[in-house]
Parts: sequence; C-alpha cells; structure tokens
Amino acid sequence: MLGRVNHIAIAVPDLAAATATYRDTLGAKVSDVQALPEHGVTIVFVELPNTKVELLEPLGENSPISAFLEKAPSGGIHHICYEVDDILLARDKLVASGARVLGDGNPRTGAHGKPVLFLHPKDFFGTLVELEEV
Ligand SMILES: CC[C@H](C(=O)O)C(=O)SCCNC(=O)CCNC(=O)[C@H](O)C(C)(C)COP(=O)(O)OP(=O)(O)OC[C@H]1O[C@@H](n2cnc3c(N)ncnc32)[C@H](O)[C@@H]1OP(=O)(O)O
Ligand SMILES: [Co+2]
Repeated sequence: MLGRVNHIAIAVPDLAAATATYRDTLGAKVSDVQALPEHGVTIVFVELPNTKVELLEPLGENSPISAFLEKAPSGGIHHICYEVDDILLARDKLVASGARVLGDGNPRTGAHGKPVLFLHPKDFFGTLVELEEV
C-alpha cells in the first residue's frame, strides 16, 4: 500500500526561526511560507534530495498542533507522510483492519493540492501518519 516518504513534519513554535535554521545553518533549500487556515497551520517545506521536511506552526485558535506544542514547547517530530496510489482504497483497507481515520474520514486537500488523510497515532506505534495520494 505504501509508497515513498513524501515528508516528515516537525511542529515548531517559531516558523521564521526554524526556517532560518534550516536555510542558514543547515544550508537547505526552503520553500515560501504557505498559510493553510483550513488546516490550522502555516508551513514551510525544506526540500531535500530524497524527501521533504514540513515545518509546521499553529495558525488560528483551533490548530490541531497546539496541544502537541504545549506538551513539547521547543517543537518535535509531529507526523510522517507516506504516498499512496489510491487513497480511498487505502482508507477502506485500513478501516477494515481497525485503524482510525481522523476527522470525518474523507480525504481533504493537503499542502500539495492532493488528497490527504490522517491516521490516529495510537494505532501506529505513537506516530501520527498522513497519507497523500500521488
Ligand atoms: C494537511 C496539510 C499539511 C500537509 O502536509 O498537507 C499538514 O500536514 S497539516 C498537519 C496538521 N494536521 C493534523 O495534524 C491533522 C490530524 N491531527 C489531529 O486530528 C490531531 O492533532 C490528533 C487527533 C492527532 C491529536 O489531537 P489532540 O492534539 O487534540 O490530542 P489528543 O488528546 O486527542 O491526543 C490523543 C493522544 O495522541 C497523542 N498525540 C497527539 N498528537 C500526536 C502526534 N502528532 N504524534 C504522536 N502522538 C500524538 C497525544 O499525546 C495523546 O496521547 P496520550 O497518551 O493520551 O497523552
Ligand atoms: Co503533512
């Protein structure tokens, strides 16, 4: 079912500072800032030769990453995103096996304009999983 790792996401308290660290200290190529109010986050992608790192900062009062940052105020790895060919097929197999799809269970449009879903971290060894159809 799983394809490539599309990105690894890190929740950060200060997106500008994290972007500067990746760009200036680590010498990485970084994207423009993208506000995603429908997802409650502002993001920057760090573009690496083999994958991407998604830097996430809370946006708005009901951000899904606020509680995470309260527990880890200096930031931390928040989720891993795997590519799938058919997100509805993947979802239906996962639901049949007992995994919990977050939200209303329907894919939403993610940062790359592609359908995404999130799977409960308690069902995947303490790691929040994002699936992105490619
Ligand atoms: C889609 C746009 C963009 C893209 O790439 O295209 C993004 O990636 S946006 C990313 C932000 N969006 C999301 O994260 C959406 C899915 N997330 C959620 O629905 C919530 O964040 C959820 C349900 C994972 C956690 O909700 P909440 O913070 O309210 O915490 P809970 O008390 O419900 O947590 C239950 C339990 O899970 C542990 N937890 C929470 N978040 C994580 C995490 N990221 N990784 C590992 N574990 C996590 C939390 O500590 C609780 O554990 P407990 O033992 O009960 O304390
Ligand atoms: Co993501």
